[in-house]
Amino acid sequence: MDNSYKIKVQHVTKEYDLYKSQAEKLRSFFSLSNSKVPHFWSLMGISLEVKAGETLGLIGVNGSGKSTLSNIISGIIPQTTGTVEVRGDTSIIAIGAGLRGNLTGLENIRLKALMQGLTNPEIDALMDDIVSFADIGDFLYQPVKSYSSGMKSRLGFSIAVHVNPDILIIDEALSVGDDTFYQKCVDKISEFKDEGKTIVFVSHSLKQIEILCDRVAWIHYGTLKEIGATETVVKHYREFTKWFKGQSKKEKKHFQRQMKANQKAFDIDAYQQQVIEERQANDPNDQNVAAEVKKDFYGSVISEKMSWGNRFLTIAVGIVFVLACLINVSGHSLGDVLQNPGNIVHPETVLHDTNATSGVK
Ligand SMILES: Nc1ncnc2c1ncn2[C@@H]1O[C@H](COP(=O)(O)OP(=O)(O)OP(=O)(O)O)[C@@H](O)[C@H]1O
Repeated sequence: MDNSYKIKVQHVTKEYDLYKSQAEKLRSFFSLSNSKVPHFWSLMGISLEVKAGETLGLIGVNGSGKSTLSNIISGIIPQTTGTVEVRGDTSIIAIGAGLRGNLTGLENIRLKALMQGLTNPEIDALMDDIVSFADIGDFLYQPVKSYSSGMKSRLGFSIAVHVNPDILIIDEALSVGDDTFYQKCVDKISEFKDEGKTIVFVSHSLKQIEILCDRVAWIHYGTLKEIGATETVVKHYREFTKWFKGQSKKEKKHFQRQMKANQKAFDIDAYQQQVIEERQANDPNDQNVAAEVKKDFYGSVISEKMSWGNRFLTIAVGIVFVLACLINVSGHSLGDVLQNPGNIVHPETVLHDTNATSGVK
């Protein structure tokens, strides 16, 4: 087994249905076709590896798919196709993930640490360090929903680095703090690096990327544009942003519209076919390529969309439930309703024997 990587992402895509409203989502559930709902492919086939002990930076313009990818790696959201392999006895902590708004900072520390597998005595031993690193004062006793984004980031970062994960996913956590906190975080990340931990670091700050990352992946409107040495990829990305800034307002808009249009028009079947052809070209003797690629695409994915069978079953159960309620309310027996379905909307009339109730003979 190849032990050189800690994270391996293969053919990962992410599709979103762009419903205009909840009502449209509901309508599409009951309709036989959802082809009218526009789709958007946030990721269009990403394959990359993060080696054990390396810090991989993710860069790219706004909306390019960095957070989508880091959330998929963290297991926060599922991919639409592809495999995500996280190697070994590994725990991942994503800074922004898992803070519950209704719980206080203190409660969140305990919850996140418990979820990370720590025992209560272990958490008690760490509590002072986590609290002192986060440095958010009395806000610790307030619900997290009252925190500023900087405070959330401080708390999330502090918990993440103290529960000792093998892999740390840091998504834009350093962009919201002040300089002192930023330096504390950089020192902590450097400590992690020295301990040989694996880090995925998402940032718009090329300076931070240059300081912290061994390699960089440039995500560009849902595709992996380039991956390699930090210096090289950052240089190319700087050239791109310089070129983009040099465009007129109209040209910029046109470029962005074109990129988004590509993401809407992405054809997953064509992409799958392309992967099959590439593999066949590499290994012409392999007769099972199509089945292998299908397994790689869909084998480890739980579909977020309901199959027609399940949809039919859900609707049928719903109808049976409503009928059962109506029969119950109508007072008729099931046999009566089956013989005369109209009874269901005509409640049974109960005739009272007035003589019996009044006791008159
Ligand atoms: N739940 C969702 N429904 C529909 N589209 C979504 C959803 N989440 C993300 N997207 C879209 O996916 C694309 C990628 O978003 P993502 O947040 O991953 O980008 P990013 O590179 O992290 O951006 P930024 O640098 O601004 O944080 C964007 O176009 C975004 O609008």
